[in-house]
Amino acid sequence: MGFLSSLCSCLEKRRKSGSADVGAEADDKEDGLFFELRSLQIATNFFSDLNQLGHGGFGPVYKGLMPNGQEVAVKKLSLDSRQGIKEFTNEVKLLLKIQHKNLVILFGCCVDGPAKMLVYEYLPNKSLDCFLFAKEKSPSLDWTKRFQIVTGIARGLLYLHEEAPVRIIHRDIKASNILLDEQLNPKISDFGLARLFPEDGTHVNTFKISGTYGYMAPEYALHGYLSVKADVFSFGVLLLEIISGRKSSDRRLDPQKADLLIYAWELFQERRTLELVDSSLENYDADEAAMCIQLGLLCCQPTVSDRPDMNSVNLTLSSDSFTLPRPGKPATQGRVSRWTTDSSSALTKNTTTTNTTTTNASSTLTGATNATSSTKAFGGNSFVEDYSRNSISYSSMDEGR
Ligand SMILES: Nc1ncnc2c1ncn2[C@@H]1O[C@H](COP(=O)(O)OP(=O)(O)OP(=O)(O)O)[C@@H](O)[C@H]1O
Repeated sequence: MGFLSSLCSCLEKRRKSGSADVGAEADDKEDGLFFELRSLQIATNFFSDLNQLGHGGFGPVYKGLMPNGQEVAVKKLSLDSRQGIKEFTNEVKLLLKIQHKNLVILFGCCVDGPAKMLVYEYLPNKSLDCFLFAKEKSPSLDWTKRFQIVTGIARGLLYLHEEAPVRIIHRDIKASNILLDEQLNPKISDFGLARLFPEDGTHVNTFKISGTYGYMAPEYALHGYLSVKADVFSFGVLLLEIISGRKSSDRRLDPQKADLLIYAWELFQERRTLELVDSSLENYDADEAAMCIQLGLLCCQPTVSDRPDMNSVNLTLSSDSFTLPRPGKPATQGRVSRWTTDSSSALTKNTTTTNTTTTNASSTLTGATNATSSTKAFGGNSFVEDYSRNSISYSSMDEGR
């Protein structure tokens, strides 16, 4: 926030002094943070190829250096947003109020004729996929870091869904939309961009409604039915990718392993869940890993109401003791599934603190129905599988997860 606060104090000075020359970064005449095209041209070396960080569905992204030394990422919106300047800037003003430590900071925008740009904080470590799927970088992601990344993304999504000034459904949660700061803390990017490209009834916004293959909830992909649970589905896929260190779909693998969701589900059914964990991890917390995999599968249930909401996900990730329902078979992308609009949570938090307690799991389950029960111990932790109740209880003997 250093740049933002210095920018605000700069604008404040400008108001007080009445001077028009206190730094060319931004113009506050519309009561927001508006950058002049000229200052962004200079910052990005006239949008040179050398400054280009990449090119996404919205257009190219450039690294920029502002006169005060602050690095920024400038996203040139090349799509037709179908919005007038006033509507566009109103949306940007709204997005400026959406602030959380697990979201990329939006500094402001630039509108110049047809050109529209968004200016973000620059994150030097790029995106999670660059670490997760690159063998030379993945060693930086040990178990503790992966679990922190998972919890950070979950907190950011909870904020977008339930705590932000306006509810935001991201629609495109995936590894390349999770940027990492210097300490590899996760920050969700591209949130709220769907608001800048609204559908108008006659036009289907094919680029974002189609999200990204491999992460999309079936009801959204097939029917355009959008709810926060579409993000929960994508989060589940991402969670399984983070634990396994592989992409949701990898045709180079054996056919039975190619689809991550199906493979994870089959391992879970055969009680070989931990075989999914990234083999490059030398150490990991087996209890946390088993819980994360089960949680990921629950998030990817075909029936919307069987998926937890982000509040339940966060409670599960931060609790020492809880019961998770047994997941049914996850949805596979692009396959038609029965879905409902019920948004009730499928998770039940267990408030007991003993390490072997199984409690009722009030859930709407489609999973296994074996009438047996077993206890497994992993180091200092244990979980109880209660197949008669279709649930698994996790309890930790460690304090302060
Ligand atoms: N704030 C930022 N700091 C550093 N790099 C960034 C920033 N924002 C985007 N990038 C990089 O720019 C590239 C393009 O990002 P962008 O978000 O536009 O596309 P994407 O996530 O790859 O695809 P899509 O638009 O389909 O989500 C990515 O490599 C990303 O890592």
